[in-house]
Parts: sequence; structure tokens; C-alpha cells
Amino acid sequence: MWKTARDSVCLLCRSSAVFPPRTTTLLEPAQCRTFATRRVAESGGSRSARPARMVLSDRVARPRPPTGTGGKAGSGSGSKDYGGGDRGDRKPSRRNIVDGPFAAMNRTVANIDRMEGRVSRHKKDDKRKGERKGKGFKALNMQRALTTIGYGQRSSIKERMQYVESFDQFELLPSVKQAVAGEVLKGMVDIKPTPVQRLAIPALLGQDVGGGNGRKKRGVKVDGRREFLLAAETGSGKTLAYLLPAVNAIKVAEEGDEATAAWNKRLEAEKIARGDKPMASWIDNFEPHPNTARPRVVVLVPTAELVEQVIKVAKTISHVAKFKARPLSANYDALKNQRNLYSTLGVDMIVSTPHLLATIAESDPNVLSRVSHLVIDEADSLLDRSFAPETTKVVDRAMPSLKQLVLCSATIPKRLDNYLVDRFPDMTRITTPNLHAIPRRVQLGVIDVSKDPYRNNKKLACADAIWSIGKEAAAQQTGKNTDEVDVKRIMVFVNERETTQEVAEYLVSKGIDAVALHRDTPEHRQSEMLASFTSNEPLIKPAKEAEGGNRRHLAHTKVIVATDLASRGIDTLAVRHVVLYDVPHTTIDFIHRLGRAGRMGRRGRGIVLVGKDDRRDVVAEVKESMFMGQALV
Ligand SMILES: Nc1ncnc2c1ncn2[C@@H]1O[C@H](COP(=O)(O)OP(=O)(O)OP(=O)(O)O)[C@@H](O)[C@H]1O
Repeated sequence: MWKTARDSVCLLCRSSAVFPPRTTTLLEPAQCRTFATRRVAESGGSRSARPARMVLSDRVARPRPPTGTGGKAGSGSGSKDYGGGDRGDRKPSRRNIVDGPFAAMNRTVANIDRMEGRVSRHKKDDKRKGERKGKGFKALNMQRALTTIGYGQRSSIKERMQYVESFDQFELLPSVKQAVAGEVLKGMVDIKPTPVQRLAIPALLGQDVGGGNGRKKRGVKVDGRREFLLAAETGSGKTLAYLLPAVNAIKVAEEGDEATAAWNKRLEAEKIARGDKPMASWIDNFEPHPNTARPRVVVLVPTAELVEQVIKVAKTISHVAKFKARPLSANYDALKNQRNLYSTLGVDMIVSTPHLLATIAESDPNVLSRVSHLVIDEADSLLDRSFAPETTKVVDRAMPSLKQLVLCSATIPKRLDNYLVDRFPDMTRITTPNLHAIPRRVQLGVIDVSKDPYRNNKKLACADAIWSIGKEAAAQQTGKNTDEVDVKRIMVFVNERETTQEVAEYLVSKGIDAVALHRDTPEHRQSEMLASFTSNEPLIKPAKEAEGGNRRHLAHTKVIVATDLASRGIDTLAVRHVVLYDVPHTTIDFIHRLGRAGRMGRRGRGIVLVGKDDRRDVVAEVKESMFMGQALV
């Protein structure tokens, strides 16, 4: 019969009457006599009903199902069924109404599911994150390398972006604005700044365009300098976002520089004195410009290829804005690099790899003594283990004169995040709402290599995928000029450098025009190989040349098999197809590699080859994230 356990208390009604006797401190509701009796009364049953039938609904501790998902009308969120079994559309009793002025009075039923269902406003983001963590993206979470950006934060950024619609709104000098429309984005209609440009350009200029905390957006001054992190998805125009404010700073500084004005006067006088003699014949003997070997702006990038890419944009701006931008890279011999830096005509901006600049600065520390703006592009690479020592050498030397330090990246790996918190705790972070997501218009296809017809032959699967793309391109061309072939450019990414050569050779044996690119490829050769992938122009070849006189040759494709080296920052606007021969080790690599396609809103296709030993769960989750347009956690 009924017994009382001295140490036991019911979870719900807090009474100590229980059945059967137990020794635990907290009891299940079904074991509580007081509670059970009350349930009988509520459900209209008689006191004589046997306790065994008074079992509570097993839904008691679960959140209510959302409205419209099964159950009768009124049993969803609108009803107050707190575990009393299926009450159908019964009107909720007054004592269970928890909202309004009489809320919580005379409550006799525990509010367990109500509490679970309620989420505080501040915790909404955490809850969403939790849901994503718990359910959808288990595998990605396990190998998570990226720092998370809350969805609340992303929405507030979206709101702020609405304040900018055009480049004219930026407080840039007229010549700089003119360079954007007339040179860099020449030929484009309806030129508008991209999301990262809308957020970063005003911030770097110290301009308030409205929305949010102005002071915070413009950056906090630390020892007289402002520090920024620009993080935005691949192919979103980060280069212009940091270059335009830097060029603007060069021009503003030049306006008030008396030494430069005096030198310009002397040069004009010299020109008159030399008469018809070409300037090149005497300029080396003229006095050096005050900026010679003392640039105001330094941009660091990880590879010689990127030096070329960034300097090309800078020089295009300089055609209108008139400043001197020079590259330093392993693509040039020592003499050319020296001339670029020590030119008598001076240099305003240097674009370099950190290794080269750190070496030069070691022998001539003055080189970095006047730098006011330092940009570290691809900061996730330049501040990781392999580059960090050289990069920090440059940062440390430039620090005393720095007014602005800008770090730029498509991803914020956790390591970078920790480093920044440690080294630059006051850094202003400018992130776009789609950070860590693969561009929306890139689709991902998965080929299971373990199945027929490939039977774990990845190379065969890769060649087959490329042949399919080539045939599709050929089909698209039917009916057009048959003497010419529009060649599709395809990038194949592998994890190890040894694999590049192997795969490229196999593809060539299957009639595909393929080359291998890795760290050991000479830098000038790398640039040559990448040239046709970075050009925005259609790659048209005479049909005979494209076929190479061989009918088993795939005329419509050009393939580069590369390691991660070609995945960082290279502006491969013309690439529509990326093949992930190996499943990337991290989400960071997924983002960079797939980011070579679908740049600046273009369409793209990724194909990932999944072998028997590969993480299918990771690939499935990346695909799902991409489908939903979400950040890769
Ligand atoms: N406002 C704009 N409108 C249209 N195109 C633009 C605009 N800004 C930049 N672009 C073009 O977008 C392309 C990609 O820009 P950029 O190379 O700067 O991307 P990114 O964000 O640095 O990419 P990654 O992270 O891969 O380095 C370039 O070809 C550039 O000319």
C-alpha cells in the first residue's frame, strides 16, 4: 500500500508521499501519490481509479510540438497541455494559463515543458547555434577550425550595409573615385560597392555612414594607430576594400608634404635644363625622391603570383590617381627588385611577400621607417606557422610609424582568432554576413569513387568528370563557329604536392590538357600557368590547335592540378569548375578551394571525389551547408 519515504520529495508537487517506497531524493511524478491523485481529479476520473492507470504522459518533459505539426488543433503551441496525455481541443483550464496579470497564480502543475520551450532573447543565438551543433553538423563540429560569428551579429551587419549604395558616398578623393569607375571596374554597368567594401571603406577612412556604433566601426586608436580585420567571403572584392583607403591616404599625405613639393619643383627645373634629352638617360643621377626606399603603404601577400595580382590593381588605380606602386617578388631578379625599391622617382606603395621584404629590411631598416599603412592580405596564411615569423618581423619594424594596420582574410581560423585576441586585443573586426559560407551560386556534386565504374580508381573518376565537363562544353558549342573552340578552365585540387604531378600525367594520358602546379614549380612558371585561369576573357582557340591533331584529345578543357598554393587569393574569375580530387582536411580549405569558382556572384560547380577512406559525413554536411547558404561551422 501507500508508504512515505522520509528522504524522498516529488519533483513536481514537492510532497513526500510516494509509492512504492524509494530511497532516492527526487522522485518521478508517476511515483508521487499527491500528484497522481490530482491528475485523476483533473482528468475527470474518480478517486477509486487505480494508481497503475494514472501514468503521466511521456511527453511531460518534452517541449510542445510546434503548431501544425501533427496532433489535433489546439494541442500545439496554442494549447496548455502539460503532459496530461491527448486532450484534443479541450479548452485550457484557467489555472494553467501562464500569461497575463494572473500568471502563475494558483499553479498546481509544474511548468517543465513551458520552461524548456522558452528562450530568452539574449540566448536565441546560442540556442540556434546549439541546434546546429547538436543536430545538423556533427562531423563539421568535430573538426571545427573556424571561429563562429553569431547570426545576430550577421543580421546587424546586414542592416548597417544598407546605408551605402554607391562609391560616391565614400569620402575618397575625386581622383580615387574616378579610378574605380574609369579604370578598375571599367566597362561594368551599375557599379556598386560589394558588402565588404560598403563596410570596410568608410571604416578605414574614419567615416561614419550611419547605423550602429560609429566610434567602434571607425576603429579604436591604439598608440596612435587603428587596427582592423577585414573578413569576407572569397571573391568579394577585399582587394579594392583595402587598396582604395590606402591610396587615398597616400594622396592626402602627399598634399601636405613640403619635401615632395620642393623635389617636384627641382625635377621640373632639371627637365627644362636637360632640354630634349630623354629622362631615362639622366634620372638615375638626379637626387632621390624623399620617398625613395621609404614607402608609405606596404601590402604583404603570401605568393609572387598574388604580388602580381595586387600590383596590377594598384597600378590600374595609379593611372588616374597618380602614385607609384612597385612589386617586390621572386618573379624578378635582385636588380629589378632593387630598382623598384630604390628608384630615384620614389615609391609610395610596395606589394611584397613577407620573406623578401623582411630580408631587405634586415640590411636596410629605413625601408620600413615611414610606413603609415600596412596591409596583411591573406592573413590566415601569413600569420600561420610557416609565414608568421617573417610577417611579424615586418610588422614589428613598421609598428612605430604605423597609423593603420589592416589584416584581410576570407576565413578566421581559431588560431588566428586567438593570436589576434592576444596580440591586438583592440582590433576592430569587420566581417560580412556571409563570412565562412561558400559563394551561393556554387553547387557541389559528389562522386562516390568506391562504386562502379571507378572501383576506387580516383584518377579515372577525375578524368571522367573532366571529360563530362568537356563534352557538355562541346554540346553547348554545336551550331556555333566550328573552327574555334571555347575552352573551359578547370582547377583540380589535391592535398599533397606529390599527387599533382601524378594526377596531371594521368589526365594527359587520357587526352586532357593538364599541368601540375605546386610549391616546387618555379615562380615565373606558376604565373604563366595561372595566366589563362585569371584572365576574364573567354579562352578561344582554333579547333585544330585545341584538338592537337588527336581525336582522343579533349579539346574543350584546360586543367591545372594544384595544391593549396593556388587556392589562396588567386582571382580566377574565368573558372567555373573546381574538382576536389582529395577531400580537404579542413573547412578552411573547402572555403578557399571552392572559392576559386563562383567569384563576384558568378555561377560555379564544385565536384568532390569521395573514396572509401574519406569522411563522407563531412562532405555531406558541407553540401548541406552550401545548399542552405550557411557558414561552414
Ligand atoms: N564593386 C565591385 N563590383 C564588381 N566587381 C568587383 C567589385 N570589386 C571588386 N570586383 C572584382 O571582383 C573580383 C574579385 O575581387 P578580389 O580578388 O578582391 O576578391 P577577394 O575578396 O580578395 O577574394 P579572395 O578571398 O579569394 O582573395 C576582381 O576581379 C575584382 O575586379
